[in-house]
Amino acid sequence: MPAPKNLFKQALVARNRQIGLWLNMAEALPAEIAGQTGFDWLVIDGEHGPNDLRSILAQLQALATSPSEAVVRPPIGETWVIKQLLDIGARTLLVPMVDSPEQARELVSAVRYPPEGKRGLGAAVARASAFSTIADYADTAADEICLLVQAETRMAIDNIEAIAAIEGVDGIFIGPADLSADMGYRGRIEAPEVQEVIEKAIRRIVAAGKPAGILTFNEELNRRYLDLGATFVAVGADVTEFSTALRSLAGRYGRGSAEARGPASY
Ligand SMILES: O=C(O)C(=O)C[C@H](O)[C@@H](O)CO
Repeated sequence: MPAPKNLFKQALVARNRQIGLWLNMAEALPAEIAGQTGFDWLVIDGEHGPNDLRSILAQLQALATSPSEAVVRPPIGETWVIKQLLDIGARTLLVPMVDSPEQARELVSAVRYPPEGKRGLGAAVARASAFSTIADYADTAADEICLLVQAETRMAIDNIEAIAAIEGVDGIFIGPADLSADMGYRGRIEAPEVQEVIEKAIRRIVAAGKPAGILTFNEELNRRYLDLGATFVAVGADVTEFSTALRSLAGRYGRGSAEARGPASY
């Protein structure tokens, strides 16, 4: 029995638009709720959410029957971190701060078993193989692993074509918050200078033959990016939606701060 098909990866290959949501509550119950709301992909955020291996495992288990693809973002693209995440059953990874083709090549190696790569072999005892129920997991896993890398510095933007050319990189995600900060526009992703770089980057990723992705909390920008050819676009986060909804409800009864603030752009 082979590793289960990654329908999200197939959708990216087909350039079918995928709408996503960030999960930063680091709890199984909100993840399970989000998994029943219709998003195509859900990011279990190990970079900016208070997650650890066990909380990520709990959310993967909570999403096991959801039609949404669970995407795990490690805090950093280190081989040992990736090995542990893949073994607990993550199969779509969004790796932050990938600036060079060399880094991308190392990440491809980290998600593949030898001789193609250097992922440590522990499939026999791993949730990823359903604890050996998937007998040929080691031989079939790589085809169903989806490696997405984040371009979120000026250096990464300069290297887009070189990163896209690395076989095994399945998509390039632009991180507007970090990119704008690196450009000197911290907290101002809507600045024309930032938007010009983002729009050109989306076009370049698409022209290089790879799916482009992004996350903003701005619906107008997200629709613009989809029109430019972005394929995997995340449109919000559980924590900001929850916070905004509670502030709005309190405000309707004269409690809390009067203005109904939306989430910050970073
Ligand atoms: O740089 C970005 O933007 C991202 O990578 C997404 C952020 O990390 C996310 O937490 C929303 O601010």
